[in-house]
Amino acid sequence: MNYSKTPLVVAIAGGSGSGKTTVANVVLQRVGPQRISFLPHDAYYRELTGLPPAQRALVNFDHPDSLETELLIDHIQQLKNWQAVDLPVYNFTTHSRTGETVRVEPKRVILVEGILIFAEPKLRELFDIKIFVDTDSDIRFIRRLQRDIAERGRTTESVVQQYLTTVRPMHLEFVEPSKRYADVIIPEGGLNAVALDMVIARIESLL
Ligand SMILES: Nc1ncnc2c1ncn2[C@@H]1O[C@H](COP(=O)(O)OP(=O)(O)O)[C@@H](O)[C@H]1O
Ligand SMILES: Nc1ccn([C@@H]2O[C@H](COP(=O)(O)O)[C@@H](O)[C@H]2O)c(=O)n1
Repeated sequence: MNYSKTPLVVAIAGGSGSGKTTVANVVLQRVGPQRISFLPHDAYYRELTGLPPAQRALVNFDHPDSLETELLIDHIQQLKNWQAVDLPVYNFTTHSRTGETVRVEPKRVILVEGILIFAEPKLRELFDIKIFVDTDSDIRFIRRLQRDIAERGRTTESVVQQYLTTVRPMHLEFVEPSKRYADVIIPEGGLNAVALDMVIARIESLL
């Protein structure tokens, strides 16, 4: 490892269900997981220890205050200084951290992903390459409905209710306006071979 160079920070933002994780996985596979420290912003959702389980589901998880972004900023700075960090493990079914952590070792590339990562100036200024995955809201909603029922322990009613009360309004207030900060906007996310080739080529040229 060449410790004299500062790691490159690549950030992938976009609405819920836009394909951010899919794009992140393509970058991981093509650049190589051995060269990437991956930090999903989702892992930094705050603990809701004071709230009974039924009320946790009603929290606005799409507002910037719901995430411990200051910890993510600390972790990016530690990785940039070639120090390992302990990533919290989050459980979307119980809306809480499991208490476990996963050790993330410093690598040449730090890959950060999340809906709100371009909405916070202090976070934004740490990024060298900013990618926004842009997908129509009807497609994103259908994907989210399927995923949240299959993987996050939700019902159709709860997904629809959450989408109308918090996901959609916060997307319009915070996520969509943050698109202006992107260096690259990728329509159709993980299946956009041309855009992904260009992003990978740029990362390789900077490494
Ligand atoms: N371009 C695409 N075409 C079809 N399905 C896709 C595409 N990109 C992502 N998906 C699917 O949509 C769902 C949400 O994608 P994901 O990458 O997890 O989105 P995000 O991380 O932005 O919430 C997943 O089931 C994924 O397989
Ligand atoms: N306890 C939680 C925490 C977050 N969410 C939702 O996750 C979405 C972000 O994740 P994506 O993978 O879809 O980008 C966000 O829109 C939150 O509403 C949740 O439902 N429950």
